[in-house]
Amino acid sequence: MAQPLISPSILSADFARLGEEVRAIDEAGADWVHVDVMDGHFVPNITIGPAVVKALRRHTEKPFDVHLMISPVDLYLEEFAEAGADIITVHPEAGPHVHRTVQAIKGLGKKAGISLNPATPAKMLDYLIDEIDLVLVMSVNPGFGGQSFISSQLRKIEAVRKMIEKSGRDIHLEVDGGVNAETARLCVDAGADVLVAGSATFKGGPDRYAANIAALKGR
Ligand SMILES: O=C(CO)[C@@H](O)[C@H](O)COP(=O)(O)O
Ligand SMILES: [Fe+2]
Repeated sequence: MAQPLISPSILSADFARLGEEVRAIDEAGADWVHVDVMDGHFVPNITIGPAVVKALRRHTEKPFDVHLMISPVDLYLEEFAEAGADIITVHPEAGPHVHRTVQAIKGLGKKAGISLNPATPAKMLDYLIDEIDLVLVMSVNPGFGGQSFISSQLRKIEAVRKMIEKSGRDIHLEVDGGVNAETARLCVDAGADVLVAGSATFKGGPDRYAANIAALKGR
């Protein structure tokens, strides 16, 4: 299979040693660093904010792939951009004017992503595809790491891949939730080029990170 980029979700890292964990996944071959930001309102979990993103920035030069699961979201875009986010991904359900949110991210000089919940149709992208840099297909309901992959999302990955090809634009297709070596292959076959993996990257501790990332890449 084509080799996907791997974006480990630091939600599964040891939060007491986050800087070291980010350096470890960088050295183990991670392509991006996936940062899950949750507010206890848009999703039923609370994680980290821009101060932590800023503190982690000096630990790696790999792109920070920041997944915002917060509502309202527009108020916080600038802070995440200044903290060192490279890609900022939002959920259309997080605000009334998602097109404006995408414009705001682009205006901050960052790449803009749209995340589709399991029940959100690919059609949601119709009037956004010409503006965005990334589509994130959620293969679990957002809020927690360690959930099982929802296989109906493979059809959505295929549909989004077709939309991207039709657009003629350079857009990443990322999958997030329940990705392991087995589901990774299904996602790539369906058209994904970036895989988020929390549990599957961090399982077994630092000595395993390189092998875990290699397995996700299909090596
Ligand atoms: O955005 C989310 C969950 O809302 C994810 O990024 C998870 O953190 C992925 O964790 P695993 O399913 O890979 O353990
Ligand atoms: Fe995520």
